[in-house]
Amino acid sequence: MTRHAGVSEADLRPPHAAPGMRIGLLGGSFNPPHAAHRLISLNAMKRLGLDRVWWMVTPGNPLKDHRELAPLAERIAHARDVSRHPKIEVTAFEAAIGTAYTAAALRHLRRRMPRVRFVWLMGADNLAGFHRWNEWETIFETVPIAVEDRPHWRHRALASPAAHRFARSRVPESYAAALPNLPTPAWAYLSGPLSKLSSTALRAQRRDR
Ligand SMILES: Nc1ncnc2c1ncn2[C@@H]1O[C@H](COP(=O)(O)OP(=O)(O)OP(=O)(O)O)[C@@H](O)[C@H]1O
Ligand SMILES: O=C(O)c1ccc[n+]([C@@H]2O[C@H](COP(=O)([O-])O)[C@@H](O)[C@H]2O)c1
Repeated sequence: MTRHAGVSEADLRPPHAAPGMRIGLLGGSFNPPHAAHRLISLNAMKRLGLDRVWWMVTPGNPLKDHRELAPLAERIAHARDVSRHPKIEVTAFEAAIGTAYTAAALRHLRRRMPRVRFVWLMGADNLAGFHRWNEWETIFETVPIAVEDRPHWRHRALASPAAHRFARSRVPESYAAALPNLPTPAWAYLSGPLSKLSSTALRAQRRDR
């Protein structure tokens, strides 16, 4: 029995990955998941030459209010419905390691799977506020990062403290395919395809119904 009702033991373990695989990690609240999550995953898969993308459904973003957060089991099931792709795997292993911090999750994966090439994926809104994340500089030093464009966020993301701090480690997007193999820190900003979808807007629509 876990603290998260209805979440299976399998969902609380990272998926299998063979040594040498290139795996994109899309952490998210997925509250609810939507087609832009799938779109940016497929874009990263293509541009970075990834073997898989794991959707890491967080037990709760440490910087967000959790009052409207749907139960973990519900977000996992919904993420599976929306992802619909043989190379996208949904996991909630963070709930089992006792912290919702990304730096801790990445350490856990690196320890368990030292020969897998992980890349952290996130939308431009998250780069804009990245300097507020726990151990954010360590995250840059731990895995390469691909930032996906998001409507209205490009400027704020590229002018952010994190983008400035790691300006010299930015790789032109034409080299994105090399990103999973590069020594850290290394990051790229991937432009397009753009989607205006957001979980906040979907929750608001649901309330208005
Ligand atoms: N439309 C989008 N374009 C680019 N990236 C996105 C988009 N929607 C979500 N993402 C990225 O996907 C990851 C998971 O996002 P999340 O589950 O928080 O969805 P969200 O729509 O951003 O939610 P919310 O509106 O509640 O903040 C984050 O890195 C986020 O930046
Ligand atoms: O580690 C942190 O301090 C931290 C702060 C904010 C967000 N995160 C993670 O970033 C991912 C994206 O969160 P979200 O809510 O924007 O989907 C998700 O995996 C969060 O747990 C992590």
